[in-house]
Amino acid sequence: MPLLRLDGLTVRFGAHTALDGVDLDVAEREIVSVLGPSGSGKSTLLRAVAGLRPADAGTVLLGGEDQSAVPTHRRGLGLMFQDHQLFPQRDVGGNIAFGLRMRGVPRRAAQERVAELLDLVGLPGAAGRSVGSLSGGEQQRVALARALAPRPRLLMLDEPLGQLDRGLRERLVVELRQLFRGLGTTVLAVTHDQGEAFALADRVVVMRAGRIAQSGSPAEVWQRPASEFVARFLGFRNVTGATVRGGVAQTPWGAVPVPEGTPDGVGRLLIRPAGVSFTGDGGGDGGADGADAAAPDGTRCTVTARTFRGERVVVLLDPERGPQLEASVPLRHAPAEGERVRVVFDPREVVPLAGGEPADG
Ligand SMILES: Nc1ncnc2c1ncn2[C@@H]1O[C@H](COP(=O)(O)OP(=O)(O)OP(=O)(O)O)[C@@H](O)[C@H]1O
Repeated sequence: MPLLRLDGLTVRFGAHTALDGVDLDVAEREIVSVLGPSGSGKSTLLRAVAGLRPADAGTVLLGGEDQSAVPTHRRGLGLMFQDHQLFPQRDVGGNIAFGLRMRGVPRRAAQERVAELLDLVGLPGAAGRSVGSLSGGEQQRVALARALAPRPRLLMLDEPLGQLDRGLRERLVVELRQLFRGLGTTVLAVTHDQGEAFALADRVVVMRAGRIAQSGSPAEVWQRPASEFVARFLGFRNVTGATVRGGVAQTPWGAVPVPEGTPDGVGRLLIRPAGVSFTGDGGGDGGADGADAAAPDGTRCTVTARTFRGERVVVLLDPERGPQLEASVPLRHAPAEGERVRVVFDPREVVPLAGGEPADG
């Protein structure tokens, strides 16, 4: 039995349906990140699970029990929401102990739990400090300790690292994952930041207009976006219409080999940037050397921009036919701006997309 089950969960605001029949299971100890564009219903999902927003239809089950008549504070949840700030007039220990004291935990036991949690979040001995003396990152840790203190069966995070700078977020997200894994905490987290969602989660849920567009492991979703919407939401640009026949797709960029088993027909195709690679000199007449012979349809392009992403470079290309292309290549293989190149496509990085969606860009 899943710890959390949403069954047809629907929430409306007047005529607007913010959550539209969402079905979702979260297993015990699973870490699930919910991603999606602004307004897709992520926060509404958390609020409905927490009981802060009643459902108009459908059910929230926790441990198999319908929660519709259970108030928020009886659901056994840990909430770390942006609008649940720390109490500035209480010290760190007072903040973390708050929920424990509310539940009638004796002072002594609460103090011990506070000390344990401060160790856990990397702030040993900070119980007596005032909240105002903490950095943003330290405050987030205290908020996390407060949410974890009553040993919630489900921890819900809304933009947990939202206010922090990128470097700190990247470090903290790794720590968070290790912490949750170690504790065996079940987590449902909402974040705007893709990197954060993918680094944190066992499973990523992408939302679109109140519905789940795709749910899968980070690797699955990243490597095999299910639809054009998900592909574009993840930032992929090489999406095109294509006609597949016999393992080759005709596209505006020329012939593109597709993965084995791709059915013939007309559809949409994603070429992941790692599947666009360079072959020889785009200015020459081509076809002479071995690489060219293996890829007679290499598309000629001009390099228009390069963006450094650590050890890789994202290269923007202006092909002689078709829309702009994006390639991701190791730093040492990156051509210079203005250089003429020819590109070939790796079928392993080509993803047929579910049809039925308009091309929006
Ligand atoms: N209290 C409310 N009253 C009316 N409409 C609301 C209310 N709360 C949310 N909505 C609407 O419901 C939809 C979903 O909102 P929600 O806050 O869940 O989206 P989100 O995915 O969390 O967005 P963001 O990433 O911007 O926080 C939006 O269109 C929003 O305008």
